[in-house]
Amino acid sequence: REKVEITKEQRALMKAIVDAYNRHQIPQDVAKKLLQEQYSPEENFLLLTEMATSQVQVLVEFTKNIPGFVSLDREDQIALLKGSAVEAMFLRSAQVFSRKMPSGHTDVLEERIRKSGMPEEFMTPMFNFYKSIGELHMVQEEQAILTAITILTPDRPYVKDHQAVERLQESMLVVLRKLCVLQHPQELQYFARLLGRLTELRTLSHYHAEMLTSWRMNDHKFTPLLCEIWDVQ
Ligand SMILES: CC(C)NC(=O)n1c(-c2ccccc2)cc2c1CN(S(=O)(=O)c1cccs1)CC2
Repeated sequence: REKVEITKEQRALMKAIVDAYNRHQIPQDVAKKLLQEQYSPEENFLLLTEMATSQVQVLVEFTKNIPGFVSLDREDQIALLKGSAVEAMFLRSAQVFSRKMPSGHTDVLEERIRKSGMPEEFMTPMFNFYKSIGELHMVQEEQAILTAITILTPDRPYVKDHQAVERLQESMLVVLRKLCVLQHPQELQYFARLLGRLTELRTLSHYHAEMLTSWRMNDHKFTPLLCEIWDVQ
């Protein structure tokens, strides 16, 4: 098989992204709240709203530290953030959900999410996605770079300079592919499986758009930041 070597520049790119990813974590206290005493569906919903809002703030900070991002056209930066926010939220959720937690915590977490007023038909695809991400046992470098690749998707609505975004995404795809070969030498198609999850993410974000309309029906309130990034209300 080919001898895979990560160049100095690629290592620097990877380090910048992983450092940014680790620096911007969701406050643990918020995640812990979901595991504490019994909650009502309304309170579960509020907690998810709080977690999702905090994750959007974290996402913006992480994105600003992706090498090359702030040199993109200002409006394209906004278009990329808005276009990837839901996918990044689902990816982050899957990573949080599949994190090693004390026994029983994952079940409590699942219980709380299931009892948060979300329409039943979206639960299955969402939890299937969490489990399919968990089965990959991604190392944090892979998680960070996969999140950056999701954000730097050239074909989001309203992106003008496709080429510039494609160039940035391309350099991350090359690093991710090498990382996968080095981290999972036994699994030939590991890189392909990772990218396959990005396709699943797009499907989930369509579900999410529908979820939003049904939530609004039963008068669920979101924060101004979520409304802005999701283009609702
Ligand atoms: C880690 C954060 C980003 N995850 C999160 O907020 N979750 C989680 C989740 C998954 C695993 C562990 C911990 C939490 C499940 C769901 C959400 C948010 N969404 S939402 O943004 O549509 C929403 C917001 C308000 C009402 S509904 C609904 C589904």
